[in-house]
Order: sequence, then C-alpha cells, then structure tokens
Amino acid sequence: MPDSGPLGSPPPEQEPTPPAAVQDAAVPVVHHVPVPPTTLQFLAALHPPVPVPGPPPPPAAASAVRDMPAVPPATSAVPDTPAATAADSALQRILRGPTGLGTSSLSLSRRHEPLVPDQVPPAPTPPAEGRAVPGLYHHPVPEPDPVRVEELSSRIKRWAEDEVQLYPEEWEGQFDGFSVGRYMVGCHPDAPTVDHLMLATRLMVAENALDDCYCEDHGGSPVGLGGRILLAHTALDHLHTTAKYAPAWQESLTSDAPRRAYHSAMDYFVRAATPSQADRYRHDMARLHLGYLAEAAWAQTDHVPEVWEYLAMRQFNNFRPCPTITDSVGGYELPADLHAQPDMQRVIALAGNATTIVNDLYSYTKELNSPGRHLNLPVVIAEREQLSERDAYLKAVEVHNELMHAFEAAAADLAAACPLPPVLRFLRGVAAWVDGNHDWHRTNTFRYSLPDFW
Ligand SMILES: CC(C)=CCC/C(C)=C(/C)COP(=O)(O)OP(=O)(O)O
Ligand SMILES: [Mg+2]
Repeated sequence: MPDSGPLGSPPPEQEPTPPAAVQDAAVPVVHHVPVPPTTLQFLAALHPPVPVPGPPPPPAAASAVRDMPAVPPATSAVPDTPAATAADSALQRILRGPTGLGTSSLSLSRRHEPLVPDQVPPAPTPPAEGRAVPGLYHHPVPEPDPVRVEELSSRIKRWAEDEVQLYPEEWEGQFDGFSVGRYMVGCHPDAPTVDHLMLATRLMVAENALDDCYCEDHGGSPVGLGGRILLAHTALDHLHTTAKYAPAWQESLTSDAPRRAYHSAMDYFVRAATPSQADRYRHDMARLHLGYLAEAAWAQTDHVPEVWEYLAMRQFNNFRPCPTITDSVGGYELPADLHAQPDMQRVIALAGNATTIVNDLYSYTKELNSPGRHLNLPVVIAEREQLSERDAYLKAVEVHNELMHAFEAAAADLAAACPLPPVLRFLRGVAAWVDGNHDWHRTNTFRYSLPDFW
C-alpha cells in the first residue's frame, strides 16, 4: 500500500475521492446546462505557444529532401497542409478552456493546486531534449510540472516494487528509463491530485508489463498468447464461478508480474471510478487484447498484412485505454451515453490511432534492432507498397498527420454539435493526452531514437 506522501492525502482505500465522479455514479443524469453556441467565444486557447528546444542543425543533406516541411517552429502547432490550418483554427476556437463564472473547474489551463502553496515558484525547468520527427504534425506542450513528476515517479516505483513486485533488480534501469511519471503528468494536466495521477500511472505500468512479458522482449512470445491474455484479462473482468474453482483463480492473480500489476491497478481504479467508467476501461482493454492476438497470429506465420489491415490491427493494439480514462483521472465523468455516441467513438478512435502511429514512428529504430521482424507502419508500407525504408517512413508520417487532422476536425465538429461541459472537457483531455504522448515519445531518448532519414 503506498503511503500518501507529503500531500497528506488519505490512503488509497479512500482515495482519490472525486465527489463528482461518485455522485455521477449514483445519479447518471448530466446536470450541466447546455452551453449556447457562443461558448466558442468564451474559450481560451488549448494550445498556447510553448517554447520547445530547437532541433539540432540539419545536416547539409537535409536540403535535398523534397516535400518535407521545414522542421517545426519552436512554438505552437506544427501545421503541414492548408487543411491543417482550417482544422487548427476550428479546433482552437472549440477546445479552449471556458472562462467566466462557474467555469474554472472545466479548464485544463487551471491545472492543479500547487503542491507546496507557499513555496517560491521554482525557476522554469529547461525543456527536455529530443527531436520531433521532422514534418510530424503535433502540438508542443509545456514541460511537465517537475514537482509532480518527482512525487509521482517515487510513488509509482514504491507501488511497483513493494506492492506488485513488478521487476527483478536488473530491470530497474529500464523501469526508470521509461519515465512513466513524466509521461502521465504530461498527459493529464487537469488531474486534481497525485492520487488521481496514480490511477493512470499504475494502469500504464501494468499495460506495458503485460505487453513486455507476454508479447514482446521480456519473455513474450506469440505462442500460447491467447490463453495467457485471457487469464490476465480476468484480473480486470473477474471470473464468477463456483466455490470449488474460485480459489485457484484468485491465486492465479498473484502468479506473475503482469497479473499482479493488472489486478492491483484495476483494484485502485475501480474504487475511484464509477461503474460505467470501469466498464469502459474493461472494454478498451478487451479491444487491446484482441489487437495483441492479431499481431501475434501474423507473427507466428510471418505474415505481413496489407497497410489497411495493419491499421485495423493497430486500432486495437492501441493506446486507446489511456486517453479514455481522462475523466476518471480528472475527477469527473463523461456519462456513458455521451461516451457511446458514434461521433465521440470516432474522435476517440482517431485520437488513439494518431497516438499509436506516433509510437510506430518513434520506436521504428528500436524495433528494427529487435530480433525478428517487428511490424510497424513504416515496415508494412515498405513491404506492401514496395517503397524504400525512407520513403515508407515519410509516407507513414503523412498517414499520421492525416489521422491527427481528422481527429481534430472530428473533435471540433462534436464540440460544436454537443457543447456540454463534460463533453468539452473530455475532448480537451483527450487532446491533452495526444499532445503529452507525443512529447513523451519525443523526449524519451533513453528508449527511442530517430532514423537517419533527414
Ligand atoms: C495501452 C498500452 C500502454 C499498451 C502498450 C502497448 C501499446 C498498445 C502501444 C501503442 C505501444 O506500442 P509498442 O508495443 O510498439 O511499444 P514500444 O514501441 O516498444 O515502446
Ligand atoms: Mg512500437
């Protein structure tokens, strides 16, 4: 059980205690008054200019690269097409934090209470290093709050080591290098407390533990994956069975690191979230597991899918379960019927797809150097469309950019059509997750490096 740290917050059995979320569970009716269309004029910018480190000077050869936009300017969004400009301005109008009486709790820019209220503000943290993929459409984000990052990093490590015995000593460096604290602080700027951030962070660690240990390079294999994944899934979606067989299932939940992590992280989450938020998460994890199985089936037969088939698999083997808990982490609830709307489902799918192709681009060299053939979008495009590695990679950047623009356009349309406060806040939360995810990939030079294509 982690202690609650200097915040002096209650132990996890009682925390986090977002009264709104609990109330929403009991009273699923949305009481927010619909905001008139003029809402858009009341919104403050979601993506204010943010200083980001300039890229290293491009090598002389870079000037020979045709059709590549200039390396992103040091502030604001990085547009790449005329369509981008239109979508940008629409999104910026819509995804702004509201102002005016009674709206402060809906604003991402309000962020959170200072951890130590009387402390003199520390000097601004210098931006972390790491180069963005040239030509990638993205939004730079402010440097994640270092005080929060430190607190969260230390608490998650205590959870990993003391509560779920996640890794043997020799993997500690990799755990630290993953920088999950920085990741989650950057992705959830509206989390009210570190306890709320811990919900997302435990789940993120658990999701990666299962991927590494069951599917990838920490003992994973496609052989027998279906059985292992199904049994691990019961840590999220419990087995209800007879008295004779229940104890064996219960015991299985402690039998390996992924299951210990899933079980514990879900236990905290269920106690903090509403039943429909927990069920949303289970559904998203079932999607994720389905994606792992398709990837494994193709790996077993060394099958390279067509590009669209790969994109379909990657829509399931996807970051989706992470942005879709943004309301639980923010201490409010997007009601289930609004979450289920087809337009919202499209926004979520596009956001998940853009974030996941970001991973394909940043992890490209890591995956090239791993044993066997590791599918990612550039690899599949190269194989299926008979392109050079470089041209395929650049084409994958274009695919990503189109997904990002589609996400932003769909979010803007939905915000205009349904400007309810929890919808707007959820959309802003998903957009913040998309941006934070990019920033974590860009800056995680321990894990990722870019290919030498520019
Ligand atoms: C939900 C979650 C965080 C799962 C982890 C696996 C996943 C769905 C990703 C999008 C990460 O992709 P990948 O397995 O390729 O990760 P690395 O490239 O090894 O970082
Ligand atoms: Mg990857």
